[in-house]
Amino acid sequence: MPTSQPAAASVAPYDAVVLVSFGGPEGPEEVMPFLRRVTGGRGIPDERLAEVAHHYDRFGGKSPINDQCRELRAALEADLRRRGIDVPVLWGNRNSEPFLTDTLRDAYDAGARRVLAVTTSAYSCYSSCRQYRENIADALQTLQDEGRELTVDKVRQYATHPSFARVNARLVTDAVRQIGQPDDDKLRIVFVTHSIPEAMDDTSGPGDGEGNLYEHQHDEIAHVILDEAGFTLDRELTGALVYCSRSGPPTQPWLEPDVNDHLRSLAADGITDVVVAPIGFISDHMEVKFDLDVEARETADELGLNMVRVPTVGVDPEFVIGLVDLMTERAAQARNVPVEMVAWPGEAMPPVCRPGCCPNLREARPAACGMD
Ligand SMILES: CC1=C(CCC(=O)O)c2cc3nc(cc4[nH]c(cc5[nH]c(cc1n2)c(C)c5CCC(=O)O)c(CCC(=O)O)c4C)C(CCC(=O)O)=C3C
Ligand SMILES: [Fe+2]
Repeated sequence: MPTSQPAAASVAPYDAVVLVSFGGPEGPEEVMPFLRRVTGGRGIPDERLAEVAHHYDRFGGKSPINDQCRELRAALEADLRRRGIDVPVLWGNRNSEPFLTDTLRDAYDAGARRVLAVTTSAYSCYSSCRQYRENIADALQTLQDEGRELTVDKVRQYATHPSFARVNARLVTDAVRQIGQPDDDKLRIVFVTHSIPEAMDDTSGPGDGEGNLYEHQHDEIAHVILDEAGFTLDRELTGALVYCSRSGPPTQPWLEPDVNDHLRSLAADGITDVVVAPIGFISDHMEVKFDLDVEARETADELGLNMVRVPTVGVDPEFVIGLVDLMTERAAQARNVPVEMVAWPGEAMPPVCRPGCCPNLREARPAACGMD
């Protein structure tokens, strides 16, 4: 268990916490407006939009993501209360109601002036970090124009907080036990994350010119999961990182291989059993429910591969405790109280993003919670 720090059982100076997420439709009539909002001006072909709309239609036009945010919000609140921290825990989205701007307006009207944000995105790249910081900056600008002045800080990206890899390792361990294939040579672990344009991966990271931090963080987590699950089970586990949910024009290179292509090559190599672990996501939303539970499972069935899909961290208490530890850590930093930033695997991401990190390659826009 990550150590929760009773001495730091406070989120002062913050007077509210906000969970910031992607959003999703909750009924058939919300699907197209949602998709237009998501892709606004980003050159996603119409055929791709129609195809994605169909993914949602299969689930009655409702994405599970908002209910999962409601659950996570409640779980964060429960752990804060357990620690005796009586701060309001709010929730706001980028692409669907409740919109972040409205959430922060309500927070202001209820008296909040300094708010601490945590997003539903663990890794570092434009889509998973800076774009949320732009959303926060947009919301703060709108509210400032209305005469409502508030500030927002953010907990650091948490792919490298130990609770995240540890919970994922436990979930993979359980899935390997469940699949019951004792021959290490017949079994593969398939780690899956959201594909992004190669250019976005190349520029992901703290802006020191290194880049490829998105892929690197996933690689490191996949590696420690194999190591830890293998140690727990006393087995030689093998796996690879692959991608789902590619969009954008076919001419634009995105991270590969696609999960379905990977399953085909595993089957061709004589693999019979696959444990599919969506380490790129924190809840079983549409990219998991459709791309893995429908599409990848169909591929596995066609190939005669036995597949177990690992759950995402969701509201696993150890994960929730980790996020609340990150809140008290960020609050201590805001109070100038020294605090150890535990990290595994790799390094702790900075709580205040560095200039030029994970840049917006289309247009420079204001972003909150950073130096630029
Ligand atoms: C890195 C990353 C995450 C993980 C970090 C995070 O969690 O933020 C993520 C999450 C999600 N992506 C989601 C949905 C979509 N993403 C799209 C499009 C895109 N994603 C991208 C990247 C990511 N996306 C990119 C580079 C694009 C193309 C350009 C653009 O448009 O920015 C599109 C457009 C249509 C299409 O798929 O082509 C949709 C509908 C949902 C909601 C699921 C639900 O409803 O349950 C979630 C959680
Ligand atoms: Fe996406």
